[in-house]
Amino acid sequence: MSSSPYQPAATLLNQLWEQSDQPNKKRKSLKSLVFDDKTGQLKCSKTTYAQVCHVQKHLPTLQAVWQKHANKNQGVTVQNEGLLYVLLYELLLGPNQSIRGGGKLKRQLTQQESALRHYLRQIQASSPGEEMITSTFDNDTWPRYIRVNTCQNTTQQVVDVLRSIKSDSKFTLYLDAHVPDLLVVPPSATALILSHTVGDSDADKNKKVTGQWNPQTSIVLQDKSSCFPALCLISLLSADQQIRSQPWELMDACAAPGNKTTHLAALASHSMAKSGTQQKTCTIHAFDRDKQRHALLQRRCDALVNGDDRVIIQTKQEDFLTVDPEEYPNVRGILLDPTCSGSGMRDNFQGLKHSTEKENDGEERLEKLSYFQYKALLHACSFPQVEYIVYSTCSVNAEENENVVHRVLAESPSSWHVVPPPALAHWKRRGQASSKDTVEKHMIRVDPLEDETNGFFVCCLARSSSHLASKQDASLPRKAIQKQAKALRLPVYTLNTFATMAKESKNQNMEATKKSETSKLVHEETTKKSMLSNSDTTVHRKNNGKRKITDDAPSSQSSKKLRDSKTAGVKEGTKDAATKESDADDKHAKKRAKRLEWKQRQREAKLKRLQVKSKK
Ligand SMILES: C[S@@+](CC[C@H](N)C(=O)[O-])C[C@H]1O[C@@H](n2cnc3c(N)ncnc32)[C@H](O)[C@@H]1O
Repeated sequence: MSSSPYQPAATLLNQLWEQSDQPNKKRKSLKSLVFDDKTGQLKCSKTTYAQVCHVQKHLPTLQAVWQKHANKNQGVTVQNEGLLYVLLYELLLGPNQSIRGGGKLKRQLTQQESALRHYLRQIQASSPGEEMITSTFDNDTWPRYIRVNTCQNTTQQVVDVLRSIKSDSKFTLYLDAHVPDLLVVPPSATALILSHTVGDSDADKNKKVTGQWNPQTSIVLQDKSSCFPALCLISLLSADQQIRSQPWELMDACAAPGNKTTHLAALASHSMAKSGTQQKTCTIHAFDRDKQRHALLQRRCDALVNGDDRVIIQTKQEDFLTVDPEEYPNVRGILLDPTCSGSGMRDNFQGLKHSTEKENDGEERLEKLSYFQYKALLHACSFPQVEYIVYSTCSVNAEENENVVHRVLAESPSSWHVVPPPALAHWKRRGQASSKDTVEKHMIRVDPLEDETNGFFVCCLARSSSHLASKQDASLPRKAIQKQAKALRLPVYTLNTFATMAKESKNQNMEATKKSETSKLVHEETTKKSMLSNSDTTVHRKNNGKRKITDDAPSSQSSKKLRDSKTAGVKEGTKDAATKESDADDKHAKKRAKRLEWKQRQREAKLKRLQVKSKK
């Protein structure tokens, strides 16, 4: 067993990767490997977790570097792949660009450091203007979204904590342009935030940070589009004058693991608080038919919402299709986020785009899924007092989205309508339709390639559309976000900010590398030039003031020897430089060698001419 300080991270990575060799086993995510299921606490050290996250993030680049190295060094094998990539990361990309501790692998890598760095530069230069190769498409520059759990703390308190982490590690913090209380950070910041405890950062030590910060309950790492359904449902209920003033009873039909249930709770609680009525509460019935997922839902609701007495969540392990609507006569709003193909999720989306096999395989599954979705939506429409239903999927297939809604509208006994969600009046991308003036203009679509969040679909249905203005004012939700941003002193995130920042910093790095390489070259040449001219010829100024040039190696034989050795020296020197750069075919080094040889010949020719002249 290796005693490397990087071994815990290596073991975790090996565990994670070994799962791909066991396709029949249920795969565990990194989070489920490092966080305790029950307590939600980190099972390894923060440093180990951060190391694993960094390696995962840069894995494709590190793999490309190692591949190049392996191609040059046939037969090089490494047993402990996890350790290899942790050490490679630390050496080439880590904050100190060095490996701590000892060990055989460390020695091997540090001996090859210049060659490995050369491969890294080649890989980075092969995609100018683009981020380094990343594990998913543009994954490296996609923003990460942090939803403040307003049941436990205010957004200001969380922003204060994140600011204190930020002042140590210099990442930028934004407010999302569409979802209130949703913060946006660069991808590199999430591991840092999740592992932060108050008192960790220098800023914490100097300034008292308010609030009960606990990364497991103060925030939820929830993708932006997945925040849309709860936001839409609450905005519809709040905009309805009849419902607004009453206690709310809501339902989350397919709730586990509970991201949308807990978001619904946070928004409902906020709305209750705003209404000013002390007695007003919100009850949420949350169902999931899967036993394990239901247990997780229960745990998360306990951890995230308990303590907020404006909301009560009642979870049940039950099949929503068998829930009797008559048993829930007071439910006014339903959030339905059923199982779907997940084709909008960034990884799946990329996979589907490149695999016709998967598409064919998926046809039958898609049919089954859309039938279940249709059944579930139709069932939701049958609850007697329900006024609003928000239907959502993280799929980009019309079969699971617009088509399901149309099928239900055609068969639903009451007069259900598609209505626009007030909270997303400023969201541009709408449902897919053949003509502009159809109900699809009220449906929300999210494009995973364009919107920097997972592909998604949301459709809001209302039993009666009479009290809803068909044309909504997009400036209202926009103004609300601007107001919150101003109060928190945060900029509002605009699309592609991180991608642009990454491009700029990469271009700057490339520029700096180019400059330093050019100055290194100039320095090498100047040194060689002066060495050569010092040993070849000496220029004397005699007392009589006449300029006389003498050869310090007069015999033609020894002169030839010297010349040979000098040429060899030049070649040797050039070869040294090339080895320094790498063992690879370094074009620049070859050019430089040729140039130096040519200069050497010119110098010798000149010397001969001068000797002849001086003899005369
Ligand atoms: C897309 S996930 C829901 C994600 C959840 N809304 C969230 O934001 O965390 C779909 C869930 O529906 C559950 N489910 C599937 N069929 C169901 C049914 N007939 N009744 C209740 N739950 C069901 C699955 O177990 C799964 O947990």
